[in-house]
Amino acid sequence: MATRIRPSSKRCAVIGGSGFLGRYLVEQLLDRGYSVSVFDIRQGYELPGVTFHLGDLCDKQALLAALQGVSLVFHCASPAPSCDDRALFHRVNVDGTRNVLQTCQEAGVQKVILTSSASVVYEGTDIKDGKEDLPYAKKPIDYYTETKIQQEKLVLEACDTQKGFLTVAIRPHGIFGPRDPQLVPILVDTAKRGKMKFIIGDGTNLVDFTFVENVAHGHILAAESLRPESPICGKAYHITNDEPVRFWDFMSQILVGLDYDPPKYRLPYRLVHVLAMLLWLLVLFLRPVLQLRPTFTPMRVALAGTHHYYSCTRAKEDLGYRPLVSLKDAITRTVNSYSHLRRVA
Ligand SMILES: NC(=O)C1=CN([C@@H]2O[C@H](COP(=O)(O)OP(=O)(O)OC[C@H]3O[C@@H](n4cnc5c(N)ncnc54)[C@H](OP(=O)(O)O)[C@@H]3O)[C@@H](O)[C@H]2O)C=CC1
Ligand SMILES: CC(C)CCC[C@@H](C)[C@H]1CC[C@H]2C3=C(CC[C@]12C)[C@@]1(C)CCC(=O)C[C@@H]1CC3
Repeated sequence: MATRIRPSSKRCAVIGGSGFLGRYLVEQLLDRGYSVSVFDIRQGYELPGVTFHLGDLCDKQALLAALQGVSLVFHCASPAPSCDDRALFHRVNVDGTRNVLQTCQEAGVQKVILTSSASVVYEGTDIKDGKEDLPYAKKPIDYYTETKIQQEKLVLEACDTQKGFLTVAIRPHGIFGPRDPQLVPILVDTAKRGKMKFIIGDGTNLVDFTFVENVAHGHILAAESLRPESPICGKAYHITNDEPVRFWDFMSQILVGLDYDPPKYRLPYRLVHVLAMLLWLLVLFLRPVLQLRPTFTPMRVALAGTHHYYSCTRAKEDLGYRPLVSLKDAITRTVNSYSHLRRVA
């Protein structure tokens, strides 16, 4: 019979710890004196004090081995939102998360912190100062969001204070910062191809973009506040920069910071959305013979042309959360870190 190592409160595991957010989480946890195991399908970096366990989170035996002696688990693994593979999203985000929960219980883990997403309530229409009690989206904008909803429900429903198995979900929005493989690289690539000339809509829609260090900080506060008697058990928390910004101002600041021209011509939101839908139908129709990846997907157009910002009052009150880095400083640090993507004259 296998012996179980007794969990220690300062020993934690980060599932998805090789990724963008995961690595910041690992770095902050080390700074706070935790010993950290990373479980991921790839090893993204090397860091003294971090043990890597490579495997798929759907694989129970691989995960069980990585969770020995661990009392606290952060689950921030997911296929990339842009991958558009329904079966993969379902396998990893839904079935895989069910496996994570069962394996954590078997391994004696006491706390699970899920990285969910504020998008679980977003249906492609305006959300202004959205609170956590908004209903889940009935028509999620993509497979990614559909499975993030199911994932969050599984994790929050698994919370059982009687059994000492405690869960909480963090819902960040629009994470950005140095080393992000998504937002800035996609933006710069779009600009290089001459496609960042247009503002979709009237340019006044407000959106949350959240600096990655603030998101990691929110996760750690949640982990440290999670106790059987605490009000946070089984709840979801928005973590944002608490400074909603005009979507197109944010994009322009990044572009100008990297010496690209900001978008200046306006296009009506409805028109662009309909065109993006038609293009998407064409992509689906041609998929058996041709793999096309349009830049302006209906999902991106909706995110670029509607308000979507969220209240983080609950996190402030229950977790004592305050953003560590202001939006202004976050943008400066991000732009400076992408000097390799700067426009060459
Ligand atoms: N980025 C954003 O703006 C937002 C992100 N989120 C959530 O934050 C979390 C982290 O996102 P982010 O850091 O941007 O994503 P990343 O893709 O950078 O990190 C996710 C990590 O998980 C790994 N992974 C994927 N599938 C598996 C699997 N089956 N088993 C083990 N590891 C796996 C990935 O490997 P590989 O790279 O090889 O796929 C990657 O290393 C996600 O849950 C995402 O849904 C929420 C709101 C906004
Ligand atoms: C081509 C341009 C119109 C837009 C380029 C920037 C976009 C790549 C990003 C703007 C908002 C971002 C965002 C996400 C991914 C990157 C953007 C679409 C998420 C979908 C990532 C996963 C989430 O959970 C929600 C995010 C919302 C905002």
